[in-house]
Amino acid sequence: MSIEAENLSWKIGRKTILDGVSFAAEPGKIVGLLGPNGSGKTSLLRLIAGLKTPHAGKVTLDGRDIGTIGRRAIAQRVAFVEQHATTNSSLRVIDVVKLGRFPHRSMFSGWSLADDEGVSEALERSGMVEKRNDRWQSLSGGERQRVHIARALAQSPKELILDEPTNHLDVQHQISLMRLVASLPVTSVIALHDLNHAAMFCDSLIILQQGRIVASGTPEEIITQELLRDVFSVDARVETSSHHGRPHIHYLR
Ligand SMILES: Nc1ncnc2c1ncn2[C@@H]1O[C@H](COP(=O)(O)OP(=O)(O)OP(=O)(O)O)[C@@H](O)[C@H]1O
Repeated sequence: MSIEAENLSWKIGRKTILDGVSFAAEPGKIVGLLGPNGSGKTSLLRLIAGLKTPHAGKVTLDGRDIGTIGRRAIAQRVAFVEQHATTNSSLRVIDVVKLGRFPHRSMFSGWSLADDEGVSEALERSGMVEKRNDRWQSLSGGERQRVHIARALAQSPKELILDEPTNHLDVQHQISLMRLVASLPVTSVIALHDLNHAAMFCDSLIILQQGRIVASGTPEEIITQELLRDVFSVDARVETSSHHGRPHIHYLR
């Protein structure tokens, strides 16, 4: 398995945020992490990115405990786009994306052709080529989000972890981001609020509620009227889309 979480528990003070969470992300697949506000999605992503240490259980990358892997070695393979990521506001777009190459460079190596290619490809894929020389502070929320995605792509990750990456994006860019992630030869774990997008693009889904996994499986197995009512407190009907063959949710008024 690319990323595996085994019986993770995590607390803040005396409050249990995650409780006995286990899942496995297969190489090259997209795992969607769903759940209501405050259910623990961001906390779980931070644990699997190695930014926090669980109080119980462990995270492994290709079978190796992430706690035994150095920060630089983690950064060479895991890219994490956080929900409220920010950066130095005077940087230009291209400089932010170049930061993604940092884990791959040593003190002695100069900027290489491979670094340039990585940055150009990341700008291209995220649709930010034309804004490459713009200042960070002049960008819209959605453009900033895309620059962070570009920076993550420039990192050439094996695992891509995204916390609500479509949040600030218009619908065109939401779909193109999900298509982009689906086209990458990487393992992705993505927290999402749009359940239809999750059903359309993810290979498997994990549903968190109050820090526990309450359902996991393929979108077809997971997205049911009962789950939408019990976990998300919405009345909805689920059909198989005749367009893409995945479950499609009709929310009721
Ligand atoms: N620094 C903190 N101190 C106390 N409680 C916290 C802290 N950070 C997070 N929590 C709590 O942990 C729980 C899980 O939060 P988390 O951000 O992981 O949820 P989430 O599913 O990502 O939510 P959202 O969908 O709103 O982004 C919430 O109840 C939150 O209040």
